[in-house]
Amino acid sequence: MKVATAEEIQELDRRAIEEIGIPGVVLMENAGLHVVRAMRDHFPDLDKQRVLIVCGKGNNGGDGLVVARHLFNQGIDEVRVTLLAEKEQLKGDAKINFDIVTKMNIPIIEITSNEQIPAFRNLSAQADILVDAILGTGLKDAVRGLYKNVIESMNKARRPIISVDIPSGLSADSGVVYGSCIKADITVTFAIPKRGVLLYPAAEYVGELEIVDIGIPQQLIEHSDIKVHLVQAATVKRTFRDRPANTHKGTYGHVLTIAGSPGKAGAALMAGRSALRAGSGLVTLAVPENLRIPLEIPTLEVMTAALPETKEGTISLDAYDAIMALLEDKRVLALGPGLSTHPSTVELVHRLIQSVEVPMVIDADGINAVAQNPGVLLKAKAPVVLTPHPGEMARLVPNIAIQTNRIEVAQETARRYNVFLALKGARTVIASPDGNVFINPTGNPGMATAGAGDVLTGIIAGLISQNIIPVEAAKTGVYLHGLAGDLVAAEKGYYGLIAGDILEMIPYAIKRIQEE
Ligand SMILES: NC(=O)C1=CN([C@@H]2O[C@H](COP(=O)(O)OP(=O)(O)OC[C@H]3O[C@@H](n4cnc5c(N)ncnc54)[C@H](O)[C@@H]3O)[C@@H](O)[C@H]2O)[C@@H](O)CC1
Ligand SMILES: [K+]
Repeated sequence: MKVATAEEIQELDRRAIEEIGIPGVVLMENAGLHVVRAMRDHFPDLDKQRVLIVCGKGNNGGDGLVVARHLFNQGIDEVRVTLLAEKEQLKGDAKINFDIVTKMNIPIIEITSNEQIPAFRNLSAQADILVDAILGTGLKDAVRGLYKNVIESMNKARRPIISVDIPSGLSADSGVVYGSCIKADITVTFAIPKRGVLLYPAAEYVGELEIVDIGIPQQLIEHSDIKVHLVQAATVKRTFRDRPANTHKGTYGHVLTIAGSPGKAGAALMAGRSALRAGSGLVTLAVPENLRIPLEIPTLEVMTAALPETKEGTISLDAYDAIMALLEDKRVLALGPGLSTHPSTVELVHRLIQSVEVPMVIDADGINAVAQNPGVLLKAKAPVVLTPHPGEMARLVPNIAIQTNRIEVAQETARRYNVFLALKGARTVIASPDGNVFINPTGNPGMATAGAGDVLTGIIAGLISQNIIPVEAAKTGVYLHGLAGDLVAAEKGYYGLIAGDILEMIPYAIKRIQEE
């Protein structure tokens, strides 16, 4: 599913109206009706509730007037409608709906000055449900003055708030919240989600998100040049087809994982095991010589190989030939967990990137090595998937604010270095060199725990070993990893969740996806 900016959704609305000929009032009617339907779903005793609908002067307010009209029509007479403007300021479809509402003798209370705020607070206090139809995708700036006071009064009223399209005050374009913003319990967003309702910290204001079809033709959406998408269960499911009976471990590929240094054997182990849990047929874990024997016992199903090491016990540049030989029958290389940034190890990473001919998943110290000379990525012979967390991303592209520009930064970096990239964090974004970006909906704050990244590296490598193309492996891997974390959290909560739990939950998460 595509994810829009304000400008992109406005363009879709415009084309639906002008090119396809669907009148704007029809779209507005559908929008309002869906909000009413969502209210009925969430509040079974809606008929007995007192509803306050707060309308702004744009089309978002117009949607609110449609809601008012239908609630009245359905016999709910405890409905109050406020308009944060003088009626003369309304135009277009909002004006049409204002006129209809007026002719239906539904009273509208104009709130146009701060002196009316106490009266507005009373109205909020007397209501059971608040409908926020103040501002939608037309928001231009941080809200101030009357709008700010109204928004804050609504938040303080401690009543359930249902936001029309987006919580008022939230920018459709990014996860940044500039000023006051409605803290919604439910948001009914139209046609496709806007970036702001998915990205944090703004997403915190959205509550439960419903995406509803208001009649914008699918072909317009599909053929638009919107490059940002939401990863959905249905697409992920296609990765996990039923396995034919007549297959063997070789069918599902062999992963080579190069990882570990003294003190970081666990990272290597988890990256190796999670590739198997994601369905890879075989995994060989290549570690510095000193870790080989200690890892032999806990690795169980994972095979190990010892590599020449530096004086400090990290994998040394001398390991290059051995690694190239090990790669002969492998489908993918996972490189980086717990490697260290020893200069010799860093040099090895650079050399491998330039010579390996199977796809590479590079994480953690692998990324830190790349960050010392990102241009090396342009010399890669095979596809590269990078999985940085924001700190690693900042090393890769210094002097850019990462967290406030997650989509743009991931998109630009993937293009510039011709790599696939999963920028981790709440709502991981996956970017492909062709400019497409995917936002992942799964995962939870319990996953901010040591080793969770190593598990993701293993999952993505495990998927690539099954001949899944890198972009799909990155999308599916991130989704699966987050879902496994969500399943653990459902049982154990966020606090004590550890990476090993995520790893062991992978099979159940795959099963859940298949059964979806
Ligand atoms: N035909 C369409 O374009 C459709 C639009 N729809 C609704 O219309 C919304 C977009 O409508 P509009 O483009 O009219 O925009 P909005 O209704 O979001 O608001 C625009 C109005 O608010 C004012 N404004 C902007 N920023 C402000 C701020 N910080 N403080 C105070 N006032 C501010 C603007 O000057 C303008 O008058 C969507 O979110 C959706 O709810 C739906 O009805 C579906 C069809
Ligand atoms: K709104």
